[in-house]
Amino acid sequence: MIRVRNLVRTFGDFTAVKDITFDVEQGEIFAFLGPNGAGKSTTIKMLTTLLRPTSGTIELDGKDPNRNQIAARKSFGIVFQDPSLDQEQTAWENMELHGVLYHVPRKVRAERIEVLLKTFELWDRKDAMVKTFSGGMKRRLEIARGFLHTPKILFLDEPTLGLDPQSRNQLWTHVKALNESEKTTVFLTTHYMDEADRVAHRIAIMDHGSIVAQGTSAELKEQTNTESLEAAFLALTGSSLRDEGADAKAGLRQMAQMWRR
Ligand SMILES: Nc1ncnc2c1ncn2[C@@H]1O[C@H](COP(=O)(O)OP(=O)(O)OP(=O)(O)O)[C@@H](O)[C@H]1O
Repeated sequence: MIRVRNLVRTFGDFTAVKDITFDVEQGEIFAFLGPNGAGKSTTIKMLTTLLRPTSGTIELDGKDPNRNQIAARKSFGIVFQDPSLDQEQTAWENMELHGVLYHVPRKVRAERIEVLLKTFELWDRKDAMVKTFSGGMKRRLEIARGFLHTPKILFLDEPTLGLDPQSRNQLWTHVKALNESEKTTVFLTTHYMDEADRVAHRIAIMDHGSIVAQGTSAELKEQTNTESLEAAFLALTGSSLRDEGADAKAGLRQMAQMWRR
């Protein structure tokens, strides 16, 4: 479903993504892990037509996102780190607008909005303004919206950042249920190892622009002779604190990680 070969992206004389190659099969949940500045967001941006690769090839459901942007965009949905909901609209209105933008036929649209809002436990708040929602509810609504046009692939860039453990857990339960019922391929990034361990069928670990290992959680543990995915991750990427990309976002992540302990 996703086929990436020798993908490279440079910014000036800095190479953010260094010749990466991987495949994601249809219906798979694939997690992309890596320390701050590893190149995950740059990769996701190239996969989703937002950034042109310097070299290498990408296929999404057989389409090249660079040559055939419109066709490629139809095959995926995306939920980014930065919230993109209209706060002054209701949950239903946010869903409806997305459905219109993606040409989901009116009848299917209403049915699908209902199913998704129910699945993500937002149905009883469908007519409430988004600005009255908690952080967890907003994230659930964004992900429900990402599924609305029945994408073949859903990209989730750190969807659970800053959420409490209950909300994170609940969100993944819903994503997993939809992955199973609709066979949607899910490509996610996260800094929470426990999530990747629980949710992903396969994992790629990126560091300094390269994929340093990929496989199932069990394979990564075996390869590094460790007992947990977190230990495998540290063995593969080193445990020193990174200051690459050390900005407000990175600071927030570190706080989230500390709070998780
Ligand atoms: N537009 C840009 N111009 C110059 N350098 C950039 C640009 N975008 C990203 N980079 C650099 O490329 C590297 C990879 O960044 P990227 O955002 O892909 O990392 P990441 O793995 O997503 O990190 P994080 O976990 O912090 O989001 C970083 O060193 C970053 O500073």
